Amino acid sequence: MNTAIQDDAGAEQPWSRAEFERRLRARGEAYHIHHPFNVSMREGRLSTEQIRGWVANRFYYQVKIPQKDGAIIANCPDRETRRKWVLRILDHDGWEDNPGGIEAWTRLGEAVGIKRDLLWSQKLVAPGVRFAVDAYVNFARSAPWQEAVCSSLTEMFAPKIHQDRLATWPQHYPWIEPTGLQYFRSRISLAERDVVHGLQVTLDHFTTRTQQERALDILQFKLDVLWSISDAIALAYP
Ligand SMILES: O=C(O)c1cc(C(=O)O)c2c(n1)C(=O)C(=O)c1cc(C(=O)O)[nH]c1-2
Repeated sequence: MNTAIQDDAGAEQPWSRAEFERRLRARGEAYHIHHPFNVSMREGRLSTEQIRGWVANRFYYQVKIPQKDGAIIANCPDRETRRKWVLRILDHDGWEDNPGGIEAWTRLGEAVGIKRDLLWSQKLVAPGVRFAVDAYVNFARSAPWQEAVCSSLTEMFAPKIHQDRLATWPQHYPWIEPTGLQYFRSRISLAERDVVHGLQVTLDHFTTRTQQERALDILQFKLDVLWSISDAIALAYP
């Protein structure tokens, strides 16, 4: 006999807000922080070529994030949400004399020895990276905006990966100019701010058990996007 608590229609009861959030956070076990390529990076086992390959390929993710966030805004009729979400575009594109995250990533590129023109040409982007990042942007274009918001929640796990890089790169990769690491420093508080808002939308919107399970599937899709990016980079830079 099925002993799970069910409502009158036979559907299982929703998880409480706290339990739903706990289940979302538990998905961190599939975050790309655990990918073998990232473990090698953290432990100082990557070559100069591999670090350069990673920076050049991850650039494609950086440049596509504002388009992804623009797609969410385009699909969102709620002004209050748009007022907050638009900050994410400014974080990456910059505004007035703030050069923004894409420029900070370009400086990271220069710090590891990739010239600006080569980075921006995207010649070094592997097909699998392009495919995975484009899948994320296409999801944001075609899904209901609350689902696209939910897919950004891998950022719950991002502050730790940025902190790891700040803590381990200077020791393992002393040839990298330390000012190039500013992107990682800047993202910690921005990711924390993003997650407060993204979680609020997700916990408010996905309220039935079926919807909550859908949210977990969406988060898994995004975890798979990030994992696939690492797979493709690892394959291109053995
Ligand atoms: O370096 C990383 O491992 C990492 C991961 C993620 C993520 O978890 O999606 C983001 C970022 N960085 C990042 O810098 C960033 O701006 C960002 C935006 C988003 C998003 O989904 O909207 N994820 C991430």
